Amino acid sequence: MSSQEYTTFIDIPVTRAQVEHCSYSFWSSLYPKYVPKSIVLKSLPKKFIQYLEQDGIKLPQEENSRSVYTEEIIRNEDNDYSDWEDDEDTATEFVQEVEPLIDFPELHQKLKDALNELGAVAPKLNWSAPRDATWILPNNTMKCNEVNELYLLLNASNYIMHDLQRAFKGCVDGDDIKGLKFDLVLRQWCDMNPALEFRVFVKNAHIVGATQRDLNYYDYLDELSDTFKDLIDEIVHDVVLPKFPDKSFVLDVYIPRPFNKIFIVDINPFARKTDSLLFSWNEIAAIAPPKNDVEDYELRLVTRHNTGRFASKEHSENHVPQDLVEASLNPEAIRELTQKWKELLSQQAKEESSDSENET
Ligand SMILES: Nc1ncnc2c1ncn2[C@@H]1O[C@H](COP(=O)(O)OP(=O)(O)OP(=O)(O)O)[C@@H](O)[C@H]1O
Ligand SMILES: [Mg+2]
Repeated sequence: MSSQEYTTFIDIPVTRAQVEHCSYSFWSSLYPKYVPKSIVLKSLPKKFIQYLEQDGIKLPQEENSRSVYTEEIIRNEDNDYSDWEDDEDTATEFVQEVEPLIDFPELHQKLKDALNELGAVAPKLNWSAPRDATWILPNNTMKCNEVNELYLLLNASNYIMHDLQRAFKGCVDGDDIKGLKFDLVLRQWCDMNPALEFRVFVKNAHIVGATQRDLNYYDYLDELSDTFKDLIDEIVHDVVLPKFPDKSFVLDVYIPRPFNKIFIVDINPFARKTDSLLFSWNEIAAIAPPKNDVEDYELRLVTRHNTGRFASKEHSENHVPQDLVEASLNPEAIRELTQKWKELLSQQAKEESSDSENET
């Protein structure tokens, strides 16, 4: 193989300070007019962090507030698993569970007050939103209408665990998180059209590329490209760069109809751990600065021809086959599924043995 067939891996160093500048409470305070109304609960208590980290959670049973998540279940044939509970082989390990009403009652009340003030919210910690855990809520989005939904969503998310345990992973000046304070951000819910969200790569104070954030094909985006680029140029050069402490970052924006305003959704580190979506990081790192300061860059969109590449659903690692979900709710279906599984295995074994006979 000739050396030309290799692509050099370009190092993109990132510092702790750069990551810290991308925490919501830091950057949003610089651009309050460009973000949705939000409440940031700072320096979360240790017990709350433990509550988010524990396997499974106990939702608070409050006397005077009703929630579908804590209503008493009336036993009937369909939900009576009493014979499962009696299973002698089940080892029950005693773990001291954290409980909101006992361990962090003040924060619990603050969360309820915030939800009363804002209505439904989209939550996130310092850096990450629980986008991978929407399966746990009935609406299959991050929309939290009540405090129990917040608890369930945050506890089920691996992205939230990343913030709690590996926030500075990959930083050139160390990845120690000792003493790090965590914030919970509650952003007032807005129904956003995912087609109109873009990710913009800014390198050394120049836009070097922008991409659709949702990787589906939308036929109306291409002809609006220049309108989007004008708004992106304006926000990067007139709003973000004059105040942001770093010259390289990845900006997420939202441009709702009628396309005369642009909002900031997030600012992310200019680092490989930020998803480069329709670009590759090597490509972004290799883009040369503009000549004579005349900036031109590509706003990359999904075209009809490349949709297949992105056809797999985001976070699909969290999804399980429908058959399995149904089976877990119904013993008869479990029997059927096991039977089918056995049939498949024996068929596969037969095929393999006839293949090996043919080979010999
Ligand atoms: N106020 C809001 N109301 C409803 N949805 C929102 C709101 N803010 C953000 N979202 C949705 O949540 C998504 C994720 O939010 P955000 O970009 O803050 O998460 P993130 O964890 O930083 O993502 P990434 O890991 O890609 O950087 C956005 O793409 C947007 O679709
Ligand atoms: Mg982000």
